[in-house]
Amino acid sequence: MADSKSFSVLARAKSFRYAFAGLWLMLRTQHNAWIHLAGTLAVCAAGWALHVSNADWRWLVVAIVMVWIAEALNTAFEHLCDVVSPDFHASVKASKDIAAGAVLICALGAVVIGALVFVPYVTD
Ligand SMILES: Nc1ncnc2c1ncn2[C@@H]1O[C@H](COP(=O)(O)OP(=O)(O)OP(=O)(O)O)[C@@H](O)[C@H]1O
Repeated sequence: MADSKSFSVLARAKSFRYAFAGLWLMLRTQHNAWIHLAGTLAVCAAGWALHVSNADWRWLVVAIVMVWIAEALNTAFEHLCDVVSPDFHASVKASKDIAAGAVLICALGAVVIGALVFVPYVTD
């Protein structure tokens, strides 16, 4: 809740704990997150094995992070939708499907970035 409480290191530490708890919940419950984790580890291993340059690592980090952000927001959105409308609702379906589409866009973009980065290292 937004208010004008004074700054507290303890409160900030709690915020981090809540954020990590959210990520841990996503990792435990979302099968898509397992795929993202496998992809993340594979990309990092390939980047390390192929001695990818710092400039190219930047692109790989952007690709990895954008997919995780999309998945996290999609998961949060799904939870919210399930509270707002546990029963079938056409708008909930549209909302969930569009949010899932956002993850797909990021994942496809990440694949393109990965190809643009890795192909020259494999072919040259
Ligand atoms: N309350 C609801 N009302 C309408 N449609 C819903 C509702 N809940 C889910 N759906 C729709 O049902 C379909 C399947 O949803 P579900 O969340 O089970 O699949 P999913 O996207 O594969 O989920 P997950 O990523 O958790 O495996 C999707 O099209 C989703 O939009």
